[in-house]
Amino acid sequence: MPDIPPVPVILGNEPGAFPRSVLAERHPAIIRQVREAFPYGPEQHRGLDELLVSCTEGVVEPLPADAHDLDRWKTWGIDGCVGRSWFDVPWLWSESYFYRRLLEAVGYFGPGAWQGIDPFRPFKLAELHSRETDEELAALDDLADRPEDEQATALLHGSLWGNRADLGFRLSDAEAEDRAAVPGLVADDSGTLWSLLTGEGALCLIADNAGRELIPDLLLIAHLLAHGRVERAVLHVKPYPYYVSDATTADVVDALRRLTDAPGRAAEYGRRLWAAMADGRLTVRAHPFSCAPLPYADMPDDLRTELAGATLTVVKGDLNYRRLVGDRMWPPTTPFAEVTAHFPGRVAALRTLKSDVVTGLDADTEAALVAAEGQRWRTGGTHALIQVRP
Ligand SMILES: O=P(O)(O)OC[C@H]1O[C@](O)(CO)[C@@H](O)[C@@H]1O
Repeated sequence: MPDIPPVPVILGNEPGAFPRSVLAERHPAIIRQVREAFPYGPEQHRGLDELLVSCTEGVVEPLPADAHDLDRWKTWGIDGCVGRSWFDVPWLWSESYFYRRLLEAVGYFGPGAWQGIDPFRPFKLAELHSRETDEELAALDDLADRPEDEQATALLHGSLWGNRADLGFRLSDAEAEDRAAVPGLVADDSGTLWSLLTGEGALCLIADNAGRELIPDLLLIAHLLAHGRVERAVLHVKPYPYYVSDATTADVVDALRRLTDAPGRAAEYGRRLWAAMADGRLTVRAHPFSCAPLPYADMPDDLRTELAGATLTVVKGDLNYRRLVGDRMWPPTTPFAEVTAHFPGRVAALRTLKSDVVTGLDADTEAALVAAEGQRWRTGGTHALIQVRP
């Protein structure tokens, strides 16, 4: 990125800033919620106690010497972080490591009876089976009679706004979804996005949250396949539970079952997706780098080659956006095309704004947002963007 002046990476130590509140308040709240959601034994409670002290008052501890992923975390910079306060290392790194340690504390990586038990599953299932999901699925019945381009736009917006309130966000800000606000797109390159989906090749969708975000992501994929806007789709999910509600393969299965069991048109979408998985038009990938504490600029060669071959990669959500453009306090008018120049191939971001990082706004839009809301528009989840680098 030769033309862009360097901007420092966001740390978690600035008093009063949003990242600090995530480390100091949201992470302890997540530990509490997980502890209450399962009948864990003394070992898991001890692990959670230790993590709580470490992540709020202590320093980043090393992984156990026999950790299955020790080498990977060495590549991901653990040696430079051990012994430092969680607040003083890059925020992206400390958040990611928090989830790695939380899973360790509850025995997710085993061996033992709690191996593979997703500590966030009760929250994900509650959302998947909520009245709101019923309502969203019922709306598909009305959509069926609309022209194809209207259906496509509605499903794109469903996928975009499905990112509005992930479970981690709601655990610490319960009213977030209902708060009166001015929902609005602060950047909209959807025309360019549609122009790139001409029917050839594969769409990669790097998923974000399960439940009420993954369902509309899947509906969008079903629509694009059924209407010949892409030949194939690859859905990238997380290899293990992450950021509370991030989608794993198990969540894809739950979402597909939710669709096929639903009344009306929703079941039809579910059956089509099921068939697309069976014949290979829809594949699910769980690459280790999806849970890396690093920006996409540092992606490994195998993933780079894979994404380079896609017609378009759609990157969903706030965290993926931070990883795409770099977790830095960019001036909001920094060109999106420049900060994503490292990405192997065409890329689109669909994201609601839930952290300070933003690029690609025009100066008038930024000025209007600041005049109306100060800096709240950056983190409130009430604004969204569709940005494309063709
Ligand atoms: O589910 P999303 O859209 O990736 O959002 C997760 C978000 O959680 C936070 O990390 C805070 O925990 C946000 O800043 C962030 O990026």
